[in-house]
Amino acid sequence: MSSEVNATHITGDPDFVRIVEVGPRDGLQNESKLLSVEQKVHLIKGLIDAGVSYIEAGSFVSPKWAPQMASSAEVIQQLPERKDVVYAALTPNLKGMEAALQTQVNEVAVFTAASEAFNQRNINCSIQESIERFQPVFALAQERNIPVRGYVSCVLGCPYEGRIEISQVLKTTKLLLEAGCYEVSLGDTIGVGSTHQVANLLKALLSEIQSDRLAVHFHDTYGQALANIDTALNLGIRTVDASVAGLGGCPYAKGASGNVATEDVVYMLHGNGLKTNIDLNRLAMVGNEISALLARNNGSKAGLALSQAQSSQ
Ligand SMILES: CC(C)(COP(=O)([O-])OP(=O)([O-])OC[C@H]1O[C@@H](n2cnc3c(N)ncnc32)[C@H](O)[C@@H]1OP(=O)([O-])[O-])[C@@H](O)C(=O)NCCC(=O)NCCSC(=O)C[C@@](C)(O)CC(=O)[O-]
Repeated sequence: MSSEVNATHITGDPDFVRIVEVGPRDGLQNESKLLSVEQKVHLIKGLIDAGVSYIEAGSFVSPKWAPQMASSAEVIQQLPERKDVVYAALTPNLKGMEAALQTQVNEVAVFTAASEAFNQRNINCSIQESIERFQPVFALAQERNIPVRGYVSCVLGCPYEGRIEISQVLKTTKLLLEAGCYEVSLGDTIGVGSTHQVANLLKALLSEIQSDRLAVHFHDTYGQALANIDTALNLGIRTVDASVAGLGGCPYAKGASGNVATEDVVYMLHGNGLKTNIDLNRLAMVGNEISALLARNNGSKAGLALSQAQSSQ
């Protein structure tokens, strides 16, 4: 199986950071208020207008397991056709992949965990079984020339097993890359990691895996996400997952709060001289709007500060 790196995210510019916007998927999947197809499409169009070019737009999982994602096919079909934007979706098995291929998704993602207990609760199978389930997904993806991204959850701790060995993260990440993922996103699903742990994990992984094949996916449960991202950037990682307004959490990880807010990440990156092609003011407006729609607090400090600054002008 081919494991070529997806050329779409290689810019060759070490100052460019690729943002994978997971708000419409990871963000919304945990919201109890169901949004309509139109509302989701509006959210995604707003993100595109703000310059976001990689959007995880939905998830082809069982609607019993993630009801908010049940409308993913309709949502993705109603998105504007854009050659400059990647629409991605989660596909946990062949059924999900077949459904995704009926839409205009141009990337898919498979997901497993470094924790057996979490994997059982999240996708109802062991880590090894999950890799086997992904085989037909990889086969179809290769046939259709669709890049496959991979996720490993619980890389810095598990809500059921506690501490997770680095060797387990390395093993699972390598399994995904060898199976056909062009990149693996390392998920601190419950946001428990801190900078030294992130550095230790990444140094171990980077001794065997190239930095352009890894991404980071931090939840901000303990307020560590930005510091952890900075640590990852300093070690050469250039793909960061984030969610507008800090939406999110995982329904199968009790207590997991939202993902790190995209606005906060972009503020930090631009402040540090790194580039994203994202218009922060426009992104902050999207964050405010979706927070109001969901009647939740905006989880982005940068988003709140920008809107306060604008309203006091
Ligand atoms: C994987 C399964 C389906 C296995 O679930 P299962 O029960 O083992 O599967 P099954 O094959 O026995 O099928 C059971 C039922 O689901 C249906 N089914 C089966 N597959 C599909 C599909 N693709 N799409 C739609 N329906 C499907 C299937 O047709 C059947 O329907 P029934 O006969 O009962 O009516 C289930 O466990 C599931 O959907 N889990 C998804 C849970 C989820 O969405 N979790 C959140 C995403 S992961 C995450 O957030 C973490 C991440 C990625 O962000 C990174 C991080 O933060 O760490």
